[in-house]
Amino acid sequence: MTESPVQTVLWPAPHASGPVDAAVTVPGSKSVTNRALVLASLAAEPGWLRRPLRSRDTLLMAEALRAMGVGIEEQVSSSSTATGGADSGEAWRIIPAGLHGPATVDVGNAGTVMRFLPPVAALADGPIRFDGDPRSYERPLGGVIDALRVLGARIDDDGRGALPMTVHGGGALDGGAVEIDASSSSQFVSALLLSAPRFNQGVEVRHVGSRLPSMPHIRMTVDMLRTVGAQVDEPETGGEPDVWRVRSGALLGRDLTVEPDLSNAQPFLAAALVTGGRVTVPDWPERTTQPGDALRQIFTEMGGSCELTGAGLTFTGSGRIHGIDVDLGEVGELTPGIAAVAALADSPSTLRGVAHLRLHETDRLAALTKEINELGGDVTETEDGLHIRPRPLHGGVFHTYDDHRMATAGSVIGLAVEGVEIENVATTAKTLPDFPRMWTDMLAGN
Ligand SMILES: O=C(O)C1=C[C@@H](OP(=O)(O)O)[C@@H](O)[C@H](O)C1
Ligand SMILES: C=C(OP(=O)(O)O)C(=O)O
Repeated sequence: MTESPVQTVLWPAPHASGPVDAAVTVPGSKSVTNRALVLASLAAEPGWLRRPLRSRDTLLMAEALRAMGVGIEEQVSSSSTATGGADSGEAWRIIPAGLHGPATVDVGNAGTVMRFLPPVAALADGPIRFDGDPRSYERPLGGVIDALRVLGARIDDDGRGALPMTVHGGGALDGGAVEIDASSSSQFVSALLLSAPRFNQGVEVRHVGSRLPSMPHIRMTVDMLRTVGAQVDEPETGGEPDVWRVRSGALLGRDLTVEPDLSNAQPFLAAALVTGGRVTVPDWPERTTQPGDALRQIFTEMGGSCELTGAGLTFTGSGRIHGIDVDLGEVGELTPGIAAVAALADSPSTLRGVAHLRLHETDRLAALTKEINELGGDVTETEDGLHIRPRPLHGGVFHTYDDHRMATAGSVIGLAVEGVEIENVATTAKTLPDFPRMWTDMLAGN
């Protein structure tokens, strides 16, 4: 187990003295970067990944793939000055190779690493040991472990269906049909689909649980598989409900540019909403599978307006913030940021469909309830979400529980409430290492 460093540092969340007015270039998507790394590593030829996110989750993914033998090289591309933006211009060249053990994978607290890599490890020859942060031992993984065993893999775990574990890769995997209950994480389905073109018989995954969260992330998996040449049948284009099939076949090496992380754009759009200001996020894609795109509708309903132009997405607050009643099951990772805005609204909110957030980076429903209430709020947990009744809030410490989205949510509240201090803002490094500088630059209008 890798112990997290003890962090008691408090970051005074900047209070906004007026409406924000800024353009904020948001680094690449975590979910796209980590899928692209896996697919490029399994391809039959080298590929490029431009504007990849460099954060704890993606560096852990790259390091793990390197440990299994994949070449991932830093390159400065010829487009470095053309595209502009702090993170632009640099690229990773990914050179697939035979996957080998023994190797050790540190998953940190990255759901994408702990779920997407065990199927890759099953294709390696030799043992691959998986370990991570203390929280990674508690996050659901049993669906992936059981499914891989059905598909032919040998895995040693301690019987809890969780980390730590060792995948004894046999150099190939049979694949075939498997049933899985992915109600605790869509990443179970994505994990099996991503590696399936390399299974001898491909895969047929049938979800048999009550509900399936985060469908846009499964669409992202299907979309990206098709981009690298995989043949996929899925429910949304006429396939059987809850069944995905991926055929065995070689994957192409592609040259892919990663979209900005729209979920990480959330706190900046929220800043426009909360201060009655305006924020533009350049390179907002016209078409995307990222769940963060739903913010255009959700934050508009909460009182702002938005416009997508060649300059990006411009979101403008009206000075009023309204409560919302919304099912966030498809876009669960947006919940902390929406809860923060809802706590500052002029009417109550109900956030539904997100019971599975109790097993995210932390128990997000408990953490949001406790932290907003300790600032004077009135939040109650429901069976599958939160009721938020806005109250006048006061300053205090906002604890973050090693959860990047708790840190950004607390910062949104800090814009409107003086004296909020964020515990361990460095936890934003999971997906957005530069958050504190980006936040102060936004407030300075840069
Ligand atoms: O596949 C992905 O990239 C993700 C899927 C979602 O996971 P869950 O389905 O576990 O919520 C999301 O919350 C996570 O941040 C990223
Ligand atoms: C749930 C999240 O991450 P993970 O990929 O670790 O599941 C998240 O980023 O909100």
